[in-house]
Amino acid sequence: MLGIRNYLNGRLVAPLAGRYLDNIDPATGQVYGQIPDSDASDVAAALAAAEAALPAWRALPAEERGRYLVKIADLINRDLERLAHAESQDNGKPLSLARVMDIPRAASNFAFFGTGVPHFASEAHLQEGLALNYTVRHPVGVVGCISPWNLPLYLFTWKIAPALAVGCCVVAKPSEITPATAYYLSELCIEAGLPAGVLNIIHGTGPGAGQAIVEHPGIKAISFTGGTATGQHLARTAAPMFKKLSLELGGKNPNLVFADCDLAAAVKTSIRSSFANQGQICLCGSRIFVQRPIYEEFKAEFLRQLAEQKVGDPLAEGTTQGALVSEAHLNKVLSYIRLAEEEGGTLLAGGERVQLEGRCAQGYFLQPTVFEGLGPECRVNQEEIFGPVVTLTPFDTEEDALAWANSTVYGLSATIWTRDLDRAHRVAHQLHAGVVWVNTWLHRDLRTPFGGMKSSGVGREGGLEALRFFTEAQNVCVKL
Ligand SMILES: NC(=O)C1=CN([C@@H]2O[C@H](COP(=O)(O)OP(=O)(O)OC[C@H]3O[C@@H](n4cnc5c(N)ncnc54)[C@H](O)[C@@H]3O)[C@@H](O)[C@H]2O)C=CC1
Ligand SMILES: O=C(O)/C=C/C=C(\O)C(=O)O
Repeated sequence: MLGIRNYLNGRLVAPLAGRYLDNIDPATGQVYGQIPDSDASDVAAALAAAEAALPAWRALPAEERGRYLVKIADLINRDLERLAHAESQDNGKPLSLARVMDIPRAASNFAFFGTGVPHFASEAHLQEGLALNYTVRHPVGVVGCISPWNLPLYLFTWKIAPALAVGCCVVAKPSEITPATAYYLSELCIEAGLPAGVLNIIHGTGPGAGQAIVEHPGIKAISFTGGTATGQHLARTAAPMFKKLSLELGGKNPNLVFADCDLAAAVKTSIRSSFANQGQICLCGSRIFVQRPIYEEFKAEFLRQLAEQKVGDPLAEGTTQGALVSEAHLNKVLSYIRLAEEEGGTLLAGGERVQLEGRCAQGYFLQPTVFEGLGPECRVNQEEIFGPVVTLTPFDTEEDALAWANSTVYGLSATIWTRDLDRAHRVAHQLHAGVVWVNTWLHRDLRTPFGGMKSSGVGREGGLEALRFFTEAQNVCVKL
């Protein structure tokens, strides 16, 4: 049994109240570990440790803080295989995906901000003969980082790394559904010699440990990724305390396929953007709009390639679709499949839970699912399902495609498939989406601003945006 402990003031410790939660392997449905069910007392202890560590950490030269981060990145890379295995077991994702995506990206997050922070320069504004203004960016203090279960170490480190880089100390909480790699990260931070209290990782539920982080007046900023409803709740709690908030929330992303596109590339990537990580990435393109002249051809090839997807044991070679993260989530996704049928959709593929044999007989597996015949306004095309379920819809004009693409409350990402560069720019600029990909998907450059419009979030992460978020800008005006 994996016995997870909190990382508090540089040590691995039991939760103060001694309460634990079960950790379940979604591929087997079996409990395989225990995680601390921490509460406000653990958060208060973490806050005290972080506040004590803050003066020395923020006083270090950026290069020195960066060296700690690069060391942690090296250790993640060293342990790639162990971490990938842990991520796959905790989340249900294919081991092959965790190996090439989750864990390498977690290492890149630390390396990127560790090597980047020395280049984070202040601005100066000279008013000739009158005054020199310069900007100092102070770390905001102790911050909270709260992350979800879909890309556990990838998103946890995406928040922690920039916060540490600029000199903040951190109280962080990974999802209680996928805590394992965050626990291994605490071991690596100890091995890297990260000073005690600089990073504290408190495990527990959202309403328990998570809420305590958000409510604590000592936490000056919160970076959160998760569901939109949770984000709204966080904002309501934190706003009266004027905390800085960065919220990366849900998506219902359109995938616009124009008739002049490279069809082979569009289909191949659309399979990935629909079903990667069992569709449990906020950037997945769950609404596929295809221009009518190529609709039937796209559909036939999409369904042919879909049939090659292999739902199976996440640890097995050749598996492309692992388990959904939990039984509750599987049931939520299944309820949307039933809803799609009630709303009059035609099931083109999938739609059923998959019963595997052997060690995965009790796992939470689902066939990748495709519907057509659902209007853009129906609930299945409006609400975030966050699973391997997509709809196909034909369109005639660019105007229709844009109107339907923009018709949800979300505005996270969008993908455009076209060979017409004018159209690509024109459509991209009219999409209500924080990230637009043209002829590609999930192509990431960590320097770019990342985040959503409308109900998909507040603020941007990535590059300088993240470094700015975790700092307080101060203007100093010197009379000349
Ligand atoms: N946009 C995204 O990346 C994600 C979206 N979701 C969506 O949200 C739905 C619900 O999934 P959940 O696992 O329940 O996500 P969630 O939004 O509840 O969980 C995300 C994180 O927030 C924490 N949390 C929950 N309540 C909190 C509170 N009151 N205060 C502080 N922290 C809190 C959780 O413990 C977890 O660490 C999913 O079905 C999916 O549609 C879920 C995960 C990621
Ligand atoms: O930063 C990225 O590359 C991906 C981010 C993905 C999410 O925020 C998500 O799926 O929740």
